[in-house]
Amino acid sequence: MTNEQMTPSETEPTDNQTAPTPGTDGLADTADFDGETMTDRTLLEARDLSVYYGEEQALSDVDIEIPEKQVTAVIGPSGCGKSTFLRCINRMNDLVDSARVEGELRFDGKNVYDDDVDPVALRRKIGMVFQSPNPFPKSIRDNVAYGLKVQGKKDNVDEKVHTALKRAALLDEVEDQLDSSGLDLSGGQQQRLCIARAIAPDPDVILMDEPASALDPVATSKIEDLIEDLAEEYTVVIVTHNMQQAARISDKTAVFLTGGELVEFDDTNKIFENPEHDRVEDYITGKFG
Ligand SMILES: Nc1ncnc2c1ncn2[C@@H]1O[C@H](COP(=O)(O)OP(=O)(O)OP(=O)(O)O)[C@@H](O)[C@H]1O
Repeated sequence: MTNEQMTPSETEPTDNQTAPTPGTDGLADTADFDGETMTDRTLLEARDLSVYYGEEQALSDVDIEIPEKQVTAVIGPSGCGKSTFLRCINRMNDLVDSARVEGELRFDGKNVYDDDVDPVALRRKIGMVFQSPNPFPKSIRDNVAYGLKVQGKKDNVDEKVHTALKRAALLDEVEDQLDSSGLDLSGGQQQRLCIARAIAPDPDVILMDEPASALDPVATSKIEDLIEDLAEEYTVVIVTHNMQQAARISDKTAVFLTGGELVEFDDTNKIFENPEHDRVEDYITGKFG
């Protein structure tokens, strides 16, 4: 994650009843929508989203509506644009000089590419967990407290660290060693520490880019259980190469194929049992990819 500092921009509230109420960072305050039940309310929406790296097109006119508080898996062969799509959601592609985005990516109805959206504030609402566990060379406590510190949140830090570790199913294993280095943990524990770090600032969305691909089967299984639990509170979008994993843990599945085209998006059961497109069936049954 970037260490860029916040640069809040000014936004006038809109009088449109259906539009989100922007805060000073141009983003909605989604607290209004908090609730524990699974809904089909769209939280993330792409409209004609295309991404280019220089001359090369990595995503092609993607339209998708991702529901809140569910797990959406993004699958497809290597190079089809899965990570590019994920990185569009919290504007991580801004950090790639050659990347150019066209179309819209709406978070709670607001296009995150609007001029008044502060990408640093956006990334606090839309956290990210990467393929390889990447804890900072700091204590377990400081790793989890990192996002809070960057935000200048100094109240109840210990309580928030405990809560995040608990939500990440790591507290029981590290409660007595919060001052030891995050790097001393096992790979699976490090990844759960990174999830705790992403959760601590209380985001609405957690993006995961192959979060278990570097882990052994036992650690993978713990991460999968955790992801399903997280969807009770957060909207989770996960890129995975592992189709069994997508089938096990996701509610919805998006299948991207070569050329950055989103070919099919539906309930996970439908995608794996009765896909609409032959190309999706061929991919799922291992005929290519
Ligand atoms: N920083 C970059 N600069 C230039 N081209 C890039 C960059 N990142 C990705 N690409 C290109 O964009 C296309 C999509 O890449 P992306 O990493 O999004 O695919 P992917 O489906 O996630 O692949 P994989 O499954 O192998 O991780 C590929 O052709 C890739 O080479």
